[in-house]
Amino acid sequence: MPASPRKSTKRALCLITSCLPCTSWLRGVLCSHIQSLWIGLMAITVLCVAIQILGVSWQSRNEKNLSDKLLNVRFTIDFQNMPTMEYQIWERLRSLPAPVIEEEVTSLEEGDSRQQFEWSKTIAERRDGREVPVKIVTEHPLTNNFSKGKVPRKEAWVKLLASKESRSKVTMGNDQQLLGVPWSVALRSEGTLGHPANRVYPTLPQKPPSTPITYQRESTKSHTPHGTTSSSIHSVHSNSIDSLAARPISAVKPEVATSTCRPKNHIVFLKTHKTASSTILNILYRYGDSRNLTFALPLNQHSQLFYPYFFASHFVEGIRSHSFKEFHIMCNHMRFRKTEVRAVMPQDTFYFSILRNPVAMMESIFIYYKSIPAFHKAKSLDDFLNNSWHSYNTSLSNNHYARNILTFDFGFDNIVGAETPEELEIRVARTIGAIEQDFHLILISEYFDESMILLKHALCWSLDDLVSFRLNSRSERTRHTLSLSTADKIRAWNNLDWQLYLHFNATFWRRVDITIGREEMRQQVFLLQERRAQLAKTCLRDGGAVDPSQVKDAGLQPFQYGAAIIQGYNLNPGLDGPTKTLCQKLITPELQYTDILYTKQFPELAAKHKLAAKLANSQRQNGSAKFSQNRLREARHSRTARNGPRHVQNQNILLPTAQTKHIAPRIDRNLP
Ligand SMILES: Nc1ncnc2c1ncn2[C@@H]1O[C@H](COP(=O)(O)OS(=O)(=O)O)[C@@H](OP(=O)(O)O)[C@H]1O
Repeated sequence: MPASPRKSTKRALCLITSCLPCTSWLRGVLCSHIQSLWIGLMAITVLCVAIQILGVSWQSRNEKNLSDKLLNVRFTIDFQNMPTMEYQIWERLRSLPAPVIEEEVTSLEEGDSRQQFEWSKTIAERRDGREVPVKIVTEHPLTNNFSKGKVPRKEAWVKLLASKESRSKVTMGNDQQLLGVPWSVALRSEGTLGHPANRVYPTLPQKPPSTPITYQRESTKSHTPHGTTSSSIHSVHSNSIDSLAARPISAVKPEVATSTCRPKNHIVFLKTHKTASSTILNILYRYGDSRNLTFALPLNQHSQLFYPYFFASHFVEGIRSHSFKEFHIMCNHMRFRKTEVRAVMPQDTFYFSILRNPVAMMESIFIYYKSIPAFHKAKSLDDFLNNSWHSYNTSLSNNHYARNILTFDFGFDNIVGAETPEELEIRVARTIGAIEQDFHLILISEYFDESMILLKHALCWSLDDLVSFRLNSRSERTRHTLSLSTADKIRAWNNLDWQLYLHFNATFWRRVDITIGREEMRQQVFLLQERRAQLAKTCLRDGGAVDPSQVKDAGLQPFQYGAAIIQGYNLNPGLDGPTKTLCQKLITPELQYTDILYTKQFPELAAKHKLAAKLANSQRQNGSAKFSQNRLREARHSRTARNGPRHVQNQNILLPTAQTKHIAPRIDRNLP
């Protein structure tokens, strides 16, 4: 039988101790107390294990308490210190799901000359806590629908695109909604554009337009006009997709992180044409004026930064003389060129601009720029779109106003030649990609008030900073009704601009959702409108804009041009000092305000220009008097005398003055 373990241990211990050269008493002690030693050892082991277990559980409880405390501390601070708005943004950002984007481009009827592409995109988005797949299907407006060889390409553009509706369709579950612009809704219900009731700029659309599609199919390597190289078309595409979600989030991060944001004072506003840009200019002027910020104003007291030439840093007054340490705001008309603008403005400058629906825009442009070669002979906009566009000559000066003016203002080529629809898609995608890279925010004229709220948040300004009266608006008498088919033709003619508009209309609403949310937007728009109504009551004698013939103060007369009647305002009598100053600034037209700021920034130069203008004026008067006398003398002998004074009058209109605006030939002669 084998010995028990305790006995064998005892034997082993006795054996070990007997081997040691130690004393017999140790041996005796160990051998006689081996049992109690064994029990003691066991007890110590159990005790150690118990202590260890206790220690571990104590530690984990402590950690839990600590993390709970930390969490509580964070949220306590958030709740206490974060203003409601920022907190809501913070909450929104925290609850944002990462968008899942699947793209799918299916070519239908490939190989056929009537190629069509179904562009579809599925975005899984969280709506009211649920994942709802949103399928966007756009019939691509640049679809090639030419019958082979039958229609000349240029003509086909208008025919094809006029017959197509470049609107996106969004499917949300079972709901189908026609997207696009508010105009399209107005067009559908009323059939015309001209009536004011159709010109509704809804305070908030029921559902925002979704992402328009500007996707690529293959890779090419090329350079954008801004000098950025796009190694593949896909990179342009992904850039624009990324920016839908990522960019606005990154834009609001600093505000969220600090819980209080710092107002931005370094600003570039690309002033596009006929987009409500004069109203925004007035906002920027008042903001900078009241804080003594410096403006990058046009050289030699011009009203524009030598538009339509590409912007160059030396177009700015004071840049060569180093009169200022830095410029804060640049906002006059220019043709954008990133590198040159960056050479003038500080690195942390905020870039933004505004777009308008090309349909409404062209109706406005046609009236305002009626004298440009493209429109000169056209009896109406319809006449131009049906007939005169055949003879549209891109090389004649000022004709750029007639087509894709937004694309032109952003610094890109506005001419559409014999490109295939695929080539045009690439162009549009590159343009969008470059704009998204260069600009932090693109506003939409049709949603002017919402735009102001987005701007307020982006710049961290107050509501009062963004209040304005509508400037540079036409009298109803010079607005024209457009038919549905005319609107379609305009979209087709301005196809590049139309694509920009679709894209940035969608990103605008996505940004609203990400940063502010619809409800908050509704509330803030309401406050803005309320404030504007209060100010109108205080400041305006007639409650609103009046025709220029009714404007009493000659200094507040808006600049008149083309066939448009541009309205102005009268101030209420008896306003006290500061109120009068504020009211006056709110209604000061662009040219006058630019002069005021120029005089403030460059008093000596302004005095010199004034003197020079006076001299030129008197010389001109003398000259024209002499000229008239000579003509009169000639008239006595000739039947052509009638043409004399008229000719002189026309010349006067075209002569360069500080008050001139929008016309290139006058600028040509003054190019620095
Ligand atoms: N607040 C607001 N909301 C909506 N629309 C507005 C606003 N302010 C100006 N406008 C309209 O913008 C048109 C003038 O645009 P611009 O000032 O950019 O013109 S310009 O290029 O500087 O000449 C001009 O459009 P039309 O009237 O159709 O010509 C203005 O009525």
